[in-house]
Amino acid sequence: MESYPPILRHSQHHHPQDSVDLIHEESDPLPVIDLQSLTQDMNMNKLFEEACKHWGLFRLVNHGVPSTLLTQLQDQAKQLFSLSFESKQALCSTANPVTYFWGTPALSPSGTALTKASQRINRVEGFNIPLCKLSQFQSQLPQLHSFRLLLLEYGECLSRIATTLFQVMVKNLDLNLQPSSSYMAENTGMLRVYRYPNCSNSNVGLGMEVHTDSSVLSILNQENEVSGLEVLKDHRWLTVKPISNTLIVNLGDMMQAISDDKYKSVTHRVKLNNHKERISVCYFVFPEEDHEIKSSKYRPFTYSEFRAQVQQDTKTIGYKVGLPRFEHT
Ligand SMILES: O=C(O)CCC(=O)C(=O)O
Ligand SMILES: [Fe+2]
Repeated sequence: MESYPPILRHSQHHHPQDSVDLIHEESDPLPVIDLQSLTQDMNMNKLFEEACKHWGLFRLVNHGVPSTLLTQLQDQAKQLFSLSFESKQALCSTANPVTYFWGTPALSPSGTALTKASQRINRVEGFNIPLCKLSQFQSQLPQLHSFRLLLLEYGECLSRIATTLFQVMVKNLDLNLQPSSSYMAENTGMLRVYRYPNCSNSNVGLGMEVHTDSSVLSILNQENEVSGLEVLKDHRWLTVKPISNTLIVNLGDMMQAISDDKYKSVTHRVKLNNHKERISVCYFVFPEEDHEIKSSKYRPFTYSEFRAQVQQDTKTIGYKVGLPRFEHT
C-alpha cells in the first residue's frame, strides 16, 4: 500500500456509495422513539438501544418542540434564502458569527466551494450558525431580527433534547464519563439551515454527498412533503420520509467513538427533489474541543484533531475518511 501515491492509498478506504444497490423503499421503516416515555418505559428504552446499535438513526416524536416553532423556522428560512445571492453574501460579513456557504458546508467559512477535481460539489447553500454566538448576530434587515429569536428558542429546545438523549445513551452503555458534559458540550451546539434546489436531472449530482456526521448527535427538521434524505441500512438506501412534527436524530462519529463502536454513526446523503426545493434545519453538537476521547478501537484523540484531519483529507483527497484514520494500527 505504501508503494502507491498517497492519493490512491486512501481510495482503499471503503467508499460506501460504490458497493450498494440503489433500491428505494416505499415505506419508511425507521424506528420511532417517543421522547416522553423514553426514560420511563423499558420497552421504549429497548427500542432506543436497538436504534442506536443497528441504525444510528431514529425518528423522534413527542419531543416537546412546538409545531408552530418548526413551521415558522421553515417559513422564515425560505424567506431568507429567497434574497439575492449578493445580499446573502453581504449579510454575513466577517464581523458576523453567522456565515453563508454553498457547495461545501463543512469546509469554507468564506462560502467558496472547493474545486479539487476529485471532489464533487454539493448542490446546497446554507447558513452556519454557532448558537453560543447568536446573540452577537447583527443585521439591518428586520426579518433577521425575528429569525434570530426563533433560532435562539429552537437552539434551546434542541440542546435540551440532545442532552436528554445523550444521558440515556450513557446510562445504557454503562459509561463512566468524567464529566459527561465534556463528551457532549452544549456550548458547541450549532445550527445549519440548508436550501437544496429542485432538479429532475439525475446526472446533476447530489444535494449532499454520502457522509457520516462528525458530531455526537445531529437532529434534523426537514420540510414537510419534500423528501431528499436517504440513509444506508444493510447496504440499501432508504428514503427518510418527511413527516410533520417529527425530528430525525442521527448519531455521529463522536458518538460511535464514545460508545466504543457499540453505537453507529449512520451513513447518509441528500438527493435533489425532482419537483420542489427543500429546506432543512440541522442541529449538531460536539465534544469539547480539547477533551480526549479514549476507546479500544481508536487511538486517543480530541475533536479538534478529528476536525483538522477531516478538513485536510477533504482538501487533499477530496473526501472525508473519518474514524478509520484514528484506528489503532
Ligand atoms: O439536509 C439534510 O436532510 C441532511 C443534512 C446533513 O446530512 C448534514 O448536514 O450533515
Ligand atoms: Fe449529515
